[in-house]
Amino acid sequence: MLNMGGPRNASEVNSYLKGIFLDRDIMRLPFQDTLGNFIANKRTSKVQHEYELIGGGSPLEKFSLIQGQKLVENLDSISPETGPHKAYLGFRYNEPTTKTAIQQIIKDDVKNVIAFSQYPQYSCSTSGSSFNDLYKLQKQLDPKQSIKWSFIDRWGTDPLFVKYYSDAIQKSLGKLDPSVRDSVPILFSAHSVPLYVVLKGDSYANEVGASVGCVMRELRDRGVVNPYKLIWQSQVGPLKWLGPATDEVIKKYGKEGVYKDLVVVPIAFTSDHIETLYELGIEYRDLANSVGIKNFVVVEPPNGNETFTNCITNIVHKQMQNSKRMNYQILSRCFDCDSEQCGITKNWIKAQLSSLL
Ligand SMILES: C=CC1=C(C)c2cc3[nH]c(cc4nc(cc5[nH]c(cc1n2)c(C)c5CCC(=O)O)C(CCC(=O)O)=C4C)c(C)c3C=C
Ligand SMILES: [Fe+2]
Ligand SMILES: [Fe+2]
Repeated sequence: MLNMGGPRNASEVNSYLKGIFLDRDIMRLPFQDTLGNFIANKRTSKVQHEYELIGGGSPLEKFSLIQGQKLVENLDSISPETGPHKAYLGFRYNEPTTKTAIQQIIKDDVKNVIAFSQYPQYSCSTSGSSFNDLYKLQKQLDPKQSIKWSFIDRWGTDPLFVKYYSDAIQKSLGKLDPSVRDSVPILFSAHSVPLYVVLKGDSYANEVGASVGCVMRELRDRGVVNPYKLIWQSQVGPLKWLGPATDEVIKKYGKEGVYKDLVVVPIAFTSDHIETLYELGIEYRDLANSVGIKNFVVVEPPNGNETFTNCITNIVHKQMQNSKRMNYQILSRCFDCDSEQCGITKNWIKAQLSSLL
Protein backbone atom coordinates (compact mmCIF):
# COMPACT_ATOMS: atom_id res chain seq x y z
CA MET A 1 0.00 0.00 0.00
CA LEU A 2 2.04 2.87 -1.37
CA ASN A 3 1.54 6.37 -0.05
CA MET A 4 3.53 9.45 0.86
CA GLY A 5 3.49 8.92 4.63
CA GLY A 6 3.40 11.62 7.24
CA PRO A 7 5.45 12.60 10.30
CA ARG A 8 4.20 10.72 13.36
CA ASN A 9 5.60 13.35 15.72
CA ALA A 10 7.40 16.71 15.71
CA SER A 11 10.86 15.12 15.51
CA GLU A 12 10.03 13.47 12.16
CA VAL A 13 8.87 16.67 10.41
CA ASN A 14 12.30 17.83 9.23
CA SER A 15 13.36 14.56 7.57
CA TYR A 16 9.87 14.18 6.09
CA LEU A 17 10.05 17.64 4.48
CA LYS A 18 13.60 16.93 3.25
CA GLY A 19 12.25 13.78 1.59
CA ILE A 20 9.67 15.86 -0.28
CA PHE A 21 11.96 18.75 -1.27
CA LEU A 22 14.74 16.42 -2.46
CA ASP A 23 12.39 14.22 -4.53
CA ARG A 24 12.97 15.05 -8.18
CA ASP A 25 9.66 13.43 -9.14
CA ILE A 26 7.78 15.98 -7.07
CA MET A 27 9.87 19.05 -7.86
CA ARG A 28 13.04 20.06 -9.69
CA LEU A 29 15.03 22.77 -7.98
CA PRO A 30 18.35 24.30 -9.03
CA PHE A 31 21.11 22.88 -6.77
CA GLN A 32 18.41 20.61 -5.37
CA ASP A 33 20.48 19.07 -2.56
CA THR A 34 21.41 22.45 -1.10
CA LEU A 35 18.20 24.35 -1.84
CA GLY A 36 15.90 21.43 -0.93
CA ASN A 37 17.54 21.02 2.47
CA PHE A 38 17.47 24.79 3.00
CA ILE A 39 13.73 25.11 2.25
CA ALA A 40 12.90 22.04 4.36
CA ASN A 41 14.84 23.47 7.32
CA LYS A 42 13.11 26.83 6.90
CA ARG A 43 9.60 25.30 6.82
CA THR A 44 10.14 22.85 9.68
CA SER A 45 8.91 24.96 12.62
CA LYS A 46 5.83 26.24 10.72
CA VAL A 47 4.84 22.70 9.70
CA GLN A 48 5.61 21.35 13.22
CA HIS A 49 3.23 23.94 14.62
CA GLU A 50 0.49 22.85 12.19
CA TYR A 51 0.94 19.20 13.26
CA GLU A 52 0.77 20.27 16.91
CA LEU A 53 -2.65 21.76 16.21
CA ILE A 54 -3.93 18.44 14.82
CA GLY A 55 -2.74 16.30 17.72
CA GLY A 56 1.05 16.18 17.23
CA GLY A 57 1.43 14.06 14.10
CA SER A 58 -0.07 12.66 10.92
CA PRO A 59 -2.81 10.02 11.43
CA LEU A 60 -1.97 8.49 8.03
CA GLU A 61 -0.17 5.44 9.43
CA LYS A 62 -3.01 4.72 11.87
CA PHE A 63 -5.68 4.79 9.14
CA SER A 64 -3.51 2.90 6.65
CA LEU A 65 -3.02 0.10 9.19
CA ILE A 66 -6.78 -0.11 9.76
CA GLN A 67 -7.44 -0.15 5.99
CA GLY A 68 -4.72 -2.76 5.40
CA GLN A 69 -5.99 -5.03 8.17
CA LYS A 70 -9.57 -4.90 6.88
CA LEU A 71 -8.35 -5.50 3.31
CA VAL A 72 -6.49 -8.64 4.39
CA GLU A 73 -9.42 -9.98 6.43
CA ASN A 74 -11.76 -9.45 3.47
CA LEU A 75 -9.37 -11.10 1.00
CA ASP A 76 -8.74 -14.08 3.28
CA SER A 77 -12.48 -14.58 3.45
CA ILE A 78 -13.45 -14.08 -0.23
CA SER A 79 -10.34 -15.62 -1.77
CA PRO A 80 -8.87 -18.20 0.65
CA GLU A 81 -7.20 -20.00 -2.28
CA THR A 82 -4.80 -17.05 -2.86
CA GLY A 83 -4.16 -16.47 0.86
CA PRO A 84 -3.01 -15.96 3.44
CA HIS A 85 -2.73 -12.32 2.35
CA LYS A 86 -0.63 -9.68 4.04
CA ALA A 87 -0.63 -5.87 3.78
CA TYR A 88 2.65 -3.92 3.88
CA LEU A 89 2.74 -0.12 4.13
CA GLY A 90 5.28 1.48 1.79
CA PHE A 91 5.67 5.18 2.54
CA ARG A 92 7.73 7.49 0.38
CA TYR A 93 8.97 10.03 2.94
CA ASN A 94 8.59 8.34 6.32
CA GLU A 95 8.74 5.04 8.14
CA PRO A 96 7.46 2.49 7.41
CA THR A 97 9.18 3.21 4.08
CA THR A 98 8.93 1.22 0.87
CA LYS A 99 12.45 -0.03 1.64
CA THR A 100 11.29 -1.39 5.02
CA ALA A 101 8.32 -3.03 3.27
CA ILE A 102 10.47 -4.76 0.63
CA GLN A 103 12.95 -5.96 3.27
CA GLN A 104 10.05 -7.48 5.19
CA ILE A 105 8.57 -8.99 2.02
CA ILE A 106 11.92 -10.66 1.32
CA LYS A 107 12.17 -11.91 4.92
CA ASP A 108 8.63 -13.32 4.65
CA ASP A 109 9.65 -15.04 1.40
CA VAL A 110 6.63 -13.64 -0.43
CA LYS A 111 6.86 -14.01 -4.22
CA ASN A 112 3.69 -12.36 -5.55
CA VAL A 113 3.18 -8.72 -4.65
CA ILE A 114 0.67 -6.12 -5.79
CA ALA A 115 2.02 -2.58 -5.60
CA PHE A 116 -1.18 -0.68 -4.85
CA SER A 117 -0.99 3.10 -5.00
CA GLN A 118 -3.20 4.61 -2.31
CA TYR A 119 -3.64 7.79 -4.33
CA PRO A 120 -6.93 7.24 -6.21
CA GLN A 121 -5.91 9.61 -9.02
CA TYR A 122 -2.56 9.18 -10.77
CA SER A 123 0.10 11.86 -10.74
CA CYS A 124 3.73 11.40 -11.74
CA SER A 125 4.53 13.44 -8.59
CA THR A 126 2.78 11.02 -6.21
CA SER A 127 2.05 7.49 -7.49
CA GLY A 128 4.78 7.90 -10.16
CA SER A 129 7.31 8.87 -7.48
CA SER A 130 6.38 5.84 -5.38
CA PHE A 131 6.64 3.44 -8.34
CA ASN A 132 10.03 4.89 -9.35
CA ASP A 133 11.27 4.50 -5.77
CA LEU A 134 9.97 0.93 -5.68
CA TYR A 135 11.66 0.16 -9.00
CA LYS A 136 15.07 1.32 -7.75
CA LEU A 137 14.69 -0.47 -4.41
CA GLN A 138 13.62 -3.82 -5.80
CA LYS A 139 16.59 -3.76 -8.19
CA GLN A 140 18.88 -3.17 -5.23
CA LEU A 141 17.24 -5.52 -2.69
CA ASP A 142 16.05 -8.28 -5.03
CA PRO A 143 18.74 -8.31 -7.75
CA LYS A 144 17.62 -11.68 -9.06
CA GLN A 145 14.08 -10.32 -9.45
CA SER A 146 12.59 -13.29 -7.65
CA ILE A 147 9.46 -11.31 -6.68
CA LYS A 148 6.68 -10.94 -9.25
CA TRP A 149 5.13 -7.48 -9.09
CA SER A 150 1.89 -6.22 -10.48
CA PHE A 151 0.58 -2.67 -10.20
CA ILE A 152 -2.58 -0.74 -9.38
CA ASP A 153 -1.85 2.85 -10.27
CA ARG A 154 -5.26 4.60 -10.46
CA TRP A 155 -8.81 3.91 -9.40
CA GLY A 156 -10.53 7.29 -8.84
CA THR A 157 -13.70 6.27 -10.70
CA ASP A 158 -14.19 2.92 -8.93
CA PRO A 159 -17.93 2.50 -8.15
CA LEU A 160 -17.41 1.97 -4.42
CA PHE A 161 -15.03 4.93 -4.20
CA VAL A 162 -17.77 6.99 -5.86
CA LYS A 163 -20.37 5.51 -3.49
CA TYR A 164 -18.24 6.34 -0.44
CA TYR A 165 -18.00 10.03 -1.35
CA SER A 166 -21.64 10.25 -2.50
CA ASP A 167 -22.83 8.80 0.84
CA ALA A 168 -20.48 11.05 2.82
CA ILE A 169 -21.64 14.19 0.96
CA GLN A 170 -25.29 13.32 1.55
CA LYS A 171 -24.54 12.76 5.23
CA SER A 172 -22.89 16.20 5.45
CA LEU A 173 -25.76 17.88 3.58
CA GLY A 174 -28.09 16.22 6.08
CA LYS A 175 -26.46 18.24 8.88
CA LEU A 176 -27.52 21.52 7.28
CA ASP A 177 -30.76 23.40 7.72
CA PRO A 178 -33.41 22.00 5.32
CA SER A 179 -34.05 25.50 3.96
CA VAL A 180 -30.53 25.66 2.46
CA ARG A 181 -29.76 21.97 1.99
CA ASP A 182 -30.58 21.84 -1.74
CA SER A 183 -28.76 25.02 -2.70
CA VAL A 184 -25.49 24.81 -0.73
CA PRO A 185 -22.46 24.67 -3.06
CA ILE A 186 -20.46 21.44 -2.94
CA LEU A 187 -16.78 22.36 -3.28
CA PHE A 188 -14.51 19.48 -4.26
CA SER A 189 -11.08 20.55 -3.01
CA ALA A 190 -8.03 18.59 -4.21
CA HIS A 191 -4.29 19.13 -3.62
CA SER A 192 -3.15 21.39 -6.48
CA VAL A 193 -0.22 20.77 -8.84
CA PRO A 194 1.99 23.38 -10.51
CA LEU A 195 0.69 24.38 -13.97
CA TYR A 196 3.79 23.07 -15.70
CA VAL A 197 2.90 19.60 -14.39
CA VAL A 198 -0.51 19.81 -16.10
CA LEU A 199 1.09 21.13 -19.31
CA LYS A 200 3.55 18.27 -19.54
CA GLY A 201 0.63 15.82 -19.60
CA ASP A 202 0.29 14.65 -16.00
CA SER A 203 -3.17 13.10 -15.80
CA TYR A 204 -3.95 13.99 -12.15
CA ALA A 205 -6.10 17.06 -12.85
CA ASN A 206 -8.19 15.16 -15.42
CA GLU A 207 -8.52 12.16 -13.13
CA VAL A 208 -9.69 14.29 -10.21
CA GLY A 209 -12.24 15.81 -12.61
CA ALA A 210 -13.37 12.30 -13.55
CA SER A 211 -13.89 11.40 -9.85
CA VAL A 212 -15.93 14.57 -9.37
CA GLY A 213 -18.02 13.84 -12.49
CA CYS A 214 -18.81 10.30 -11.29
CA VAL A 215 -19.77 11.47 -7.78
CA MET A 216 -22.01 14.23 -9.15
CA ARG A 217 -23.72 11.84 -11.55
CA GLU A 218 -24.38 9.42 -8.68
CA LEU A 219 -25.72 12.28 -6.53
CA ARG A 220 -27.94 13.52 -9.36
CA ASP A 221 -29.37 9.99 -9.68
CA ARG A 222 -30.20 10.22 -5.97
CA GLY A 223 -31.96 13.56 -6.51
CA VAL A 224 -29.16 15.81 -5.23
CA VAL A 225 -28.81 18.77 -7.62
CA ASN A 226 -26.68 21.27 -5.67
CA PRO A 227 -24.24 23.49 -7.57
CA TYR A 228 -20.67 22.23 -7.40
CA LYS A 229 -17.15 23.29 -8.25
CA LEU A 230 -13.69 21.71 -8.41
CA ILE A 231 -11.11 23.85 -6.61
CA TRP A 232 -7.45 23.33 -5.61
CA GLN A 233 -5.61 23.69 -2.29
CA SER A 234 -2.12 23.41 -0.71
CA GLN A 235 -0.14 25.50 -3.19
CA VAL A 236 3.44 25.97 -1.86
CA GLY A 237 6.09 28.47 -3.08
CA PRO A 238 6.28 30.91 -5.97
CA LEU A 239 5.28 28.74 -8.97
CA LYS A 240 1.98 29.17 -10.82
CA TRP A 241 -0.35 26.43 -9.57
CA LEU A 242 -3.59 25.04 -10.92
CA GLY A 243 -6.59 27.05 -9.70
CA PRO A 244 -9.03 28.30 -8.65
CA ALA A 245 -7.39 28.24 -5.23
CA THR A 246 -9.61 27.05 -2.38
CA ASP A 247 -8.94 30.10 -0.17
CA GLU A 248 -9.73 32.54 -3.02
CA VAL A 249 -13.02 30.76 -3.72
CA ILE A 250 -14.00 30.92 -0.03
CA LYS A 251 -13.22 34.67 0.00
CA LYS A 252 -15.28 35.17 -3.16
CA TYR A 253 -18.32 33.42 -1.65
CA GLY A 254 -17.89 35.51 1.50
CA LYS A 255 -17.78 38.75 -0.50
CA GLU A 256 -20.83 37.84 -2.59
CA GLY A 257 -22.76 37.06 0.58
CA VAL A 258 -25.22 34.70 -1.18
CA TYR A 259 -24.24 31.53 0.68
CA LYS A 260 -23.76 31.19 4.42
CA ASP A 261 -22.97 27.44 4.22
CA LEU A 262 -20.38 25.50 2.20
CA VAL A 263 -19.69 21.76 1.94
CA VAL A 264 -16.05 20.91 1.14
CA VAL A 265 -15.04 17.47 -0.18
CA PRO A 266 -11.38 16.29 -0.02
CA ILE A 267 -11.83 14.06 -3.10
CA ALA A 268 -8.14 13.17 -3.64
CA PHE A 269 -7.45 11.84 -0.14
CA THR A 270 -8.24 8.45 1.35
CA SER A 271 -7.60 9.42 4.95
CA ASP A 272 -7.25 12.44 7.18
CA HIS A 273 -3.98 14.31 7.37
CA ILE A 274 -2.69 17.85 7.57
CA GLU A 275 -4.55 18.98 4.42
CA THR A 276 -7.95 17.92 5.78
CA LEU A 277 -7.46 18.40 9.53
CA TYR A 278 -5.39 21.59 9.57
CA GLU A 279 -5.75 23.32 6.21
CA LEU A 280 -9.47 22.68 5.68
CA GLY A 281 -10.51 22.01 9.29
CA ILE A 282 -8.73 24.96 10.94
CA GLU A 283 -7.15 27.45 8.51
CA TYR A 284 -9.89 27.61 5.87
CA ARG A 285 -12.72 27.21 8.39
CA ASP A 286 -11.38 30.30 10.25
CA LEU A 287 -11.10 32.11 6.92
CA ALA A 288 -14.67 31.13 5.96
CA ASN A 289 -16.05 32.28 9.32
CA SER A 290 -14.15 35.57 9.03
CA VAL A 291 -15.79 36.35 5.67
CA GLY A 292 -19.30 35.51 6.86
CA ILE A 293 -19.70 31.78 6.05
CA LYS A 294 -21.42 30.33 9.13
CA ASN A 295 -21.18 26.60 8.39
CA PHE A 296 -18.05 25.29 6.73
CA VAL A 297 -18.67 21.55 6.61
CA VAL A 298 -15.67 19.35 5.73
CA VAL A 299 -16.70 15.92 4.45
CA GLU A 300 -14.75 13.15 6.19
CA PRO A 301 -12.31 11.23 3.95
CA PRO A 302 -12.70 7.40 3.88
CA ASN A 303 -10.46 6.57 6.91
CA GLY A 304 -11.78 3.25 8.30
CA ASN A 305 -15.16 3.31 6.51
CA GLU A 306 -16.52 -0.08 5.43
CA THR A 307 -17.68 0.96 1.93
CA PHE A 308 -14.13 2.14 1.36
CA THR A 309 -12.44 -0.99 2.70
CA ASN A 310 -14.80 -3.00 0.46
CA CYS A 311 -13.73 -0.73 -2.40
CA ILE A 312 -10.01 -1.46 -2.00
CA THR A 313 -10.81 -5.15 -1.46
CA ASN A 314 -12.66 -5.37 -4.81
CA ILE A 315 -9.87 -3.55 -6.60
CA VAL A 316 -7.20 -5.95 -5.27
CA HIS A 317 -9.40 -8.99 -5.83
CA LYS A 318 -9.98 -8.04 -9.48
CA GLN A 319 -6.27 -7.38 -9.88
CA MET A 320 -5.46 -10.91 -8.67
CA GLN A 321 -7.89 -12.34 -11.22
CA ASN A 322 -6.81 -10.10 -14.14
CA SER A 323 -3.21 -9.20 -13.51
CA LYS A 324 -2.10 -9.46 -17.13
CA ARG A 325 -4.77 -7.08 -18.33
CA MET A 326 -4.16 -4.61 -15.50
CA ASN A 327 -0.43 -4.66 -16.10
CA TYR A 328 -1.00 -3.92 -19.72
CA GLN A 329 -3.11 -0.88 -18.88
CA ILE A 330 -0.31 0.52 -16.78
CA LEU A 331 2.19 -0.11 -19.53
CA SER A 332 0.24 2.13 -21.87
CA ARG A 333 -0.53 4.69 -19.20
CA CYS A 334 2.68 5.99 -17.76
CA PHE A 335 3.17 7.82 -21.00
CA ASP A 336 1.54 10.66 -19.07
CA CYS A 337 4.51 12.90 -18.65
CA ASP A 338 7.14 11.74 -21.12
CA SER A 339 9.77 11.85 -18.35
CA GLU A 340 12.83 9.60 -18.28
CA GLN A 341 11.92 8.61 -14.72
CA CYS A 342 8.52 7.23 -15.59
CA GLY A 343 10.16 5.52 -18.56
CA ILE A 344 12.03 3.41 -16.01
CA THR A 345 8.76 2.30 -14.49
CA LYS A 346 7.38 1.60 -17.92
CA ASN A 347 10.34 -0.58 -18.89
CA TRP A 348 10.22 -2.45 -15.65
CA ILE A 349 6.54 -3.19 -16.11
CA LYS A 350 7.29 -4.29 -19.66
CA ALA A 351 9.87 -6.75 -18.30
CA GLN A 352 7.41 -8.05 -15.71
CA LEU A 353 4.75 -8.40 -18.36
CA SER A 354 6.92 -10.35 -20.76
CA SER A 355 7.80 -12.79 -17.98
CA LEU A 356 4.08 -13.34 -17.37
CA LEU A 357 3.06 -13.91 -20.99
C1 LIG B 1 -3.09 13.83 -3.21
C2 LIG B 1 -2.31 14.31 -4.13
C3 LIG B 1 -1.11 15.11 -4.06
C4 LIG B 1 -0.48 15.65 -5.17
C5 LIG B 1 -0.88 15.48 -6.62
C6 LIG B 1 0.65 16.36 -4.70
C7 LIG B 1 1.51 17.04 -5.54
C8 LIG B 1 2.49 17.93 -5.11
N1 LIG B 1 2.82 18.27 -3.81
C9 LIG B 1 3.84 19.19 -3.79
C10 LIG B 1 4.45 19.77 -2.67
C11 LIG B 1 4.19 19.43 -1.32
N2 LIG B 1 3.22 18.59 -0.86
C12 LIG B 1 3.26 18.50 0.51
C13 LIG B 1 2.46 17.75 1.34
C14 LIG B 1 1.44 16.89 0.90
N3 LIG B 1 1.09 16.60 -0.40
C15 LIG B 1 0.04 15.70 -0.44
C16 LIG B 1 -0.61 15.19 -1.56
C17 LIG B 1 -0.32 15.49 -2.89
N4 LIG B 1 0.73 16.23 -3.35
C18 LIG B 1 -0.27 15.40 0.93
C19 LIG B 1 -1.32 14.42 1.35
C20 LIG B 1 0.59 16.13 1.75
C21 LIG B 1 0.62 16.19 3.28
C22 LIG B 1 0.79 14.92 3.96
C23 LIG B 1 0.79 15.10 5.43
O1 LIG B 1 1.74 15.71 5.94
O2 LIG B 1 -0.12 14.65 6.13
C24 LIG B 1 4.33 19.35 0.96
C25 LIG B 1 4.79 19.53 2.40
C26 LIG B 1 3.97 20.38 3.24
C27 LIG B 1 4.51 21.77 3.42
O3 LIG B 1 5.73 22.02 3.35
O4 LIG B 1 3.68 22.68 3.63
C28 LIG B 1 4.90 19.93 -0.17
C29 LIG B 1 6.06 20.89 -0.23
C30 LIG B 1 4.19 19.43 -5.16
C31 LIG B 1 5.29 20.38 -5.62
C32 LIG B 1 3.36 18.63 -5.98
C33 LIG B 1 3.31 18.46 -7.43
C34 LIG B 1 4.30 18.52 -8.26
FE1 LIG C 1 1.84 17.64 -2.08
FE1 LIG D 1 5.09 9.95 -15.64
